[in-house]
Order: sequence, then structure tokens, then C-alpha cells
Amino acid sequence: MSNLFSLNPSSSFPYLSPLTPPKKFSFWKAKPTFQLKKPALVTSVLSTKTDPQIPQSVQTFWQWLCDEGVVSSKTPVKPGVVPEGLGLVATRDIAKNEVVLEVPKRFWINPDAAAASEIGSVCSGLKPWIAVALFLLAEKSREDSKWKFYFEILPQSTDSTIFWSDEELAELQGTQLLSTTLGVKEYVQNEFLKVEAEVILPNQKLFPSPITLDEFFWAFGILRSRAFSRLRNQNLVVIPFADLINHSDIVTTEDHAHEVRGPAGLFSWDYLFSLRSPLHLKAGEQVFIQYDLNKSNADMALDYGFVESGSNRDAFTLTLEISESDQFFGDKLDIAETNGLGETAYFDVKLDRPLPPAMLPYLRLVALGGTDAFLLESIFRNAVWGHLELPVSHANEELICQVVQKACKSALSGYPTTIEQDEKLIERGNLCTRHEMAVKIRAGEKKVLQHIDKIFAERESELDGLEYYQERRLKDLGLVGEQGEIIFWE
Ligand SMILES: C[S@@+](CC[C@H](N)C(=O)[O-])C[C@H]1O[C@@H](n2cnc3c(N)ncnc32)[C@H](O)[C@@H]1O
Repeated sequence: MSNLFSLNPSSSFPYLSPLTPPKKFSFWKAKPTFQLKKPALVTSVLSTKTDPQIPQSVQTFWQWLCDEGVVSSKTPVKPGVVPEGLGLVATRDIAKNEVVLEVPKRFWINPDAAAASEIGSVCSGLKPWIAVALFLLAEKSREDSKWKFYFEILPQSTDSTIFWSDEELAELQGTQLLSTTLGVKEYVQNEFLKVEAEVILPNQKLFPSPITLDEFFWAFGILRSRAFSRLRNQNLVVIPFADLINHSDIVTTEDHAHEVRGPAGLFSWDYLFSLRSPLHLKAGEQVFIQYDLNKSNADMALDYGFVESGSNRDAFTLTLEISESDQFFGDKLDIAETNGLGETAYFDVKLDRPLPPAMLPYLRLVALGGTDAFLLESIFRNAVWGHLELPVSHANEELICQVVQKACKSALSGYPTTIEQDEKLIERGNLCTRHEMAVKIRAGEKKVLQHIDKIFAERESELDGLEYYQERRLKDLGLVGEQGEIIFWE
């Protein structure tokens, strides 16, 4: 039976279709420690032109934004060198919700820009992210690109796990993040080989200098870490200048970016990308946003190349499935699909949070058999999910408890270090960025597995006190009293 459940580290689809837009608008995310370093920013920011800390490329980029009318003396932020790399820093006090920058549509890098470009003719059948990746690379290689100065300030790579060496990845042994990373790398490589054969090589006029796999990965990394999604009409858009903004978990709302209509030059109106500061800031402080409240630390590591230290982003994705060899496979699948799930279901479990609501019903469904199998009959089809939301039978509940605990223990045995060993390493404090990320990720996953294991161990110890389907049914029929006593006809 245990093969009906898997705690498969090669986790879920969201990762394997990397640039599908998430729920709302978002960007990226992180942690609070950076505030401490604010005072160091003041001089670097308030005197961009002369401060040697500001690279020449950033000064040139800033001048370009001034020349294009994107920024003016009224713009309350400037680029600065901050602990997170480059960032945006207030040049005067900024009120909460005040607009800090606006970028006209003509500077946005998105599928529309790709379609309107020289390579547009070959972009139409491509996945949006691939079209934008090719567009980025094609523009980057052009001397006369409109975005020339923007490309100069983009990083060569990030600390995303897709850029880690084998040695660095070895620190992630046993983790879901490792298999997700390898899955994403394979996915990107396959997409590259396909687009290379079908688009790049047959169109040498459009792509005079060959695009390498490394360059394609660079573009992918740029999109993962810098593209905004979930704007009103934009699921994937890179906004030069706005993408200098860093993440902080001090910010607990996500609604900072908007698409508005407004003046985009002396005499023209256009769509503008408008970014508001979620916090009140003093001059010299860095502007932060919240990239995405829902991402786990593994998502953060993969997308942005950093993780948060607190435990609220620790997560583990449980992969559950209805086995094709299950004699009730068809009925179970039908019930799962009627309730928005499928043959395989993914449940993101977070530390110290309740289990996802559909997880227990799905587990009970997967485990349903023996004398409980009557619930799978078609006359129960409309009501069965409701029954599965509560314990079905002692045997069914016991089975799910045992299988989940066994799976947690098996997953835990796949990590070479213990949580205590990981915590000691972090306490020592001399780890390099990637090593520290790896240790935090693997400790976090193990904590969540222990959390799940504990939930099901406790549940197993309470099995005798639970109320099951048959008792509920007898109660509904008035045959059992509230205390469980049998009511006889008089
Ligand atoms: C949208 S870019 C922000 C600008 C970026 N700092 C730069 O230098 O170009 C996102 C990247 O900034 C960095 N970043 C943003 N917020 C961070 C944070 N809280 N901690 C560490 N790095 C952060 C990460 O490298 C991330 O991939």
C-alpha cells in the first residue's frame, strides 16, 4: 500500500513550468537584516554622480534614464550600492504609498516588445518566456539597442541554485530543492536545444552571433529574478529601473506595482509601470517591496538566489498519487477530479501551519478500500468528498497515519546531516552565501518533515477517540445518541 503515497523529492509541476504566472502580481522576496546596514547607503545614494561606490555603468544608466525623461529632479529615488547588490534608495523622505518611479511602456521588455522587434516573426509560436529570453539576448548583442545601458548594469548571474556548481549543489543532497533545480536545468536545456534547432540556427540573419546554452541560462535567470508578473495585462515583463528594487520581509503586502495611463514624454501619453513605496522612508533609506508572500525558501533560492532566515518560508511539498494499479483507480480519479485534484496531487506543507485543507480527504480517498469501498459507489458521488473530510474508518485513518509517518521517516533518512548539525553550522556563521542557503534549506525541509510526522503520530494516538463514518451515519439516522449510546426502539 505504501507505494500509493510518495513523498517524492522530485517535487511539483509549478517548478517544471517555470514561467507560468502566479496568482497575483508579484516580483520576488527576502528578510529584515538589511535595515541594519542602511546608514552606509546615505552618501552613496545622495551623490550618485560623484560617489566612487556607484559603478560607472550605473551612472551612465541613470543619465540615460534622465535623457529619456523617465526620471527627473522630482524622482524621489536613485540607484545605490546596497547589501543586496544594486538597489533603490530614497533621495528625500517618502510617504507610505507614494509613487517612487514610473516607467513608460516603450521601455518594457515583454512578449509584445519581442513580437514588435526584428525577431518578432519567429517569436509568434514560442512560449512567452522563450520569446522574451531570445529578445533579451538579441538586443544585448546589438550595439544600437535601446536598452544598451540597461544591459550594462545587469548581473552576470545570481545565486539562484541553477547557477551553482556540482560541489555547491552537493550541499543540497536529499532536498527537494536539489531535484527541483536539476529538473529546471534539464527543462531549460531541452527548451534551448529545441529553440536552437528550430529557430536560432535556421535564422542566422536574425541571430548573427550564435546563442550559447550559458547565455540562454543567463536570460532565464534574469527573467526568473527580475520579471514582474501578475500585473493587470502583463504576466511577464521586465521593467528596467523598477527591477532595481530589492525585497524585504518587513514588507507584508504585495500590492505595490500598477499599470496606469499617464504622461510618458513631453506631449505623449502611454501606459506607465508605477511603483509605490509600501513603507514610509527617510532620505537615504532603501526602498523595498515584498516579492511574493507565498513562495517557500526553496522557491526563493531557485528564483532569486537568497532565502529568509525565519521559519515561515520553510516548506515541503508532499506528492500523493492514486496508483494506476489500484482496483478502484477509475472511481478514485473521478472523485479527485470532481474536487479539483488529479491522479497526482501536490500539497505544500509549511512549518507550524495546519495541513492544506484538501490533503486529508485526498489521503483518505487514496487509502480507501476494503469495507469502506462502498463510498466509491456512484450513488455517493456527490456526497463522498464531504465524507472524506472527516475520518472514514479506524482502518482507513490508521493506514494514512502509518503511511505518512513511514514516508516522512524515509525522506528524513535521505539527508546526510541532522537539523542540529545544520544549526551548529549556521551558528558558527562563517559560511559563504550559497553554503548558508543550502544549510538553511535542508534544515527547513527536515523541520517540516518532522512537523508532518508529528501531526500524524498524534493523530494515530487519538484514533480510538475519533468518530467515523458509520457512527455519524447512525447518529444521522437517530440510532446513536450524542454520547455514543445505542438507542433501541421502544
Ligand atoms: C530584481 S533584482 C533587484 C536588483 C538587484 N539587487 C541588482 O543588483 O540588480 C533581484 C535580485 O536582487 C537580489 N536581492 C533582492 N532582494 C534581496 C534580499 N532581500 N536579499 C538578498 N538578495 C536580494 C537577488 O540577487 C535577486 O535575484
